[in-house]
Amino acid sequence: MEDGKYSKELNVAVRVVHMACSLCEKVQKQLLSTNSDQVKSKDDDSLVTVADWSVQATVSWMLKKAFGSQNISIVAEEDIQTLCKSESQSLLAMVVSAVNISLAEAPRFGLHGPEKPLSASEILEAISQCNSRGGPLGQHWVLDPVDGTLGFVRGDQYAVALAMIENGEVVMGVLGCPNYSVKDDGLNKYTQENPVMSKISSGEVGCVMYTRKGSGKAWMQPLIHRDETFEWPNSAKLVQVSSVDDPTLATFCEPVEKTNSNHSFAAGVASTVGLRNKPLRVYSMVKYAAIARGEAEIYMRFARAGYKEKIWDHAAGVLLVQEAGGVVTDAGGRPLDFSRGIYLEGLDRGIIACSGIKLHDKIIGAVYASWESSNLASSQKANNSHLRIHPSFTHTLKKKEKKVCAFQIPVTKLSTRSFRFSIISMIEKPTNLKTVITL
Ligand SMILES: Nc1ncnc2c1ncn2[C@@H]1O[C@H](COP(=O)(O)OS(=O)(=O)O)[C@@H](OP(=O)(O)O)[C@H]1O
Ligand SMILES: [Mg+2]
Repeated sequence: MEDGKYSKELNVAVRVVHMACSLCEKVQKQLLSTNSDQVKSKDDDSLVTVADWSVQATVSWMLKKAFGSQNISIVAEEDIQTLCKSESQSLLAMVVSAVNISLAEAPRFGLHGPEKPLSASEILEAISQCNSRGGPLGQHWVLDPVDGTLGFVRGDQYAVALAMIENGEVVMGVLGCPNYSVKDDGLNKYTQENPVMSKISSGEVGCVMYTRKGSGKAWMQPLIHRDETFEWPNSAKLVQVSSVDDPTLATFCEPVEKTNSNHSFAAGVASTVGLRNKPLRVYSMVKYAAIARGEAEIYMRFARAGYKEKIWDHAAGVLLVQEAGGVVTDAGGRPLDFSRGIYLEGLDRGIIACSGIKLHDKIIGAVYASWESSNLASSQKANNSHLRIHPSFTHTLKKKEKKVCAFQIPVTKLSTRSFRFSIISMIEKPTNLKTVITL
């Protein structure tokens, strides 16, 4: 894994994510034991903690140290707005302390930290330097310092996610999962009765997973603890997606919060496909990790209408699943587009990650079959006035009639309701080609 393109970047990124996980573990422990003032609401009411800013500052500083501050572009979730408010002085002091403790540990991870502790303004600068907007050209690091902040503050699953996008494609992904044990069945705390993972007992070792595009390999290392020193390859093991393709045996994951994904729509899709197991509700990108490690087969995510998924919430996890043998697309069956700035622009309805193509086809088919009758469809129509055509139908069109390659028909072009329904039924039974063409 160390040979070839991006080998230095990957090596540094893995070590930096290990450092960040160590930082997070300390902050989470403190947070849970003292209930201190380490959590804040951002202006959009989402949560942010000392760990989010501290990890962002640490990763930013370490990447700039390793690769030079001139040509490095980092897209990351946090800014310094809340941290700079006059009432945030004690918060800033906590961040400064956490960052300097973490940077002082760099040699334990085989990296070089600063010669002396960083000042508050240097730390604020490191955070705010991660203000790139990404885009279709060049290399961009993409960081979610603490993904699943809710899981983090609840003592549950969370992830540190670092990826690299080059010319619009994710080429490298590193995912630290401090509460996801390297042991097989690392999510075994879940039960059918209690789908949300209970607090992880101390002493369990989390993992860092990593991959490089085109390698066909995804790796997992245990976190190191206390005074241990990180030695590459740090007991790295290959991981692979599950070989289960029978829906009755498959397990699907989804976000814990209904506000982040429509549970009832996913339940409808699950039932159409014949999934029997209850959903595994897991905070953060650990859901992608579970698919890549073969501990679940399907991840479905259907955000509410109008919500735009951010690249840092998916880049590292998507590549891990793909390189471990799985398939990830939007709910229309198309690849996710990481080339258009901080959002996954053009995302069709949701995100589907599967261990294999058979399950993926079934899920996508069930999404199409269930969509028009769901609440999600009516609420999203206001935002996206396009009828969608099932990919297999598009394929049929292309094969039988080379001149026709329409993927979507604008609703505005359809004069009556009956027209709409006639197209939908064609989508499900793509046999009568002529009728569609003459529409
Ligand atoms: N409305 C809405 N819909 C969909 N997604 C949203 C929404 N609001 C926020 N977010 C983003 O979701 C990230 C957390 O996703 P999870 O899969 O961890 O969700 S959950 O906590 O398990 O419910 C979360 O990431 P973090 O902020 O890093 O925790 C957000 O980026
Ligand atoms: Mg996130």
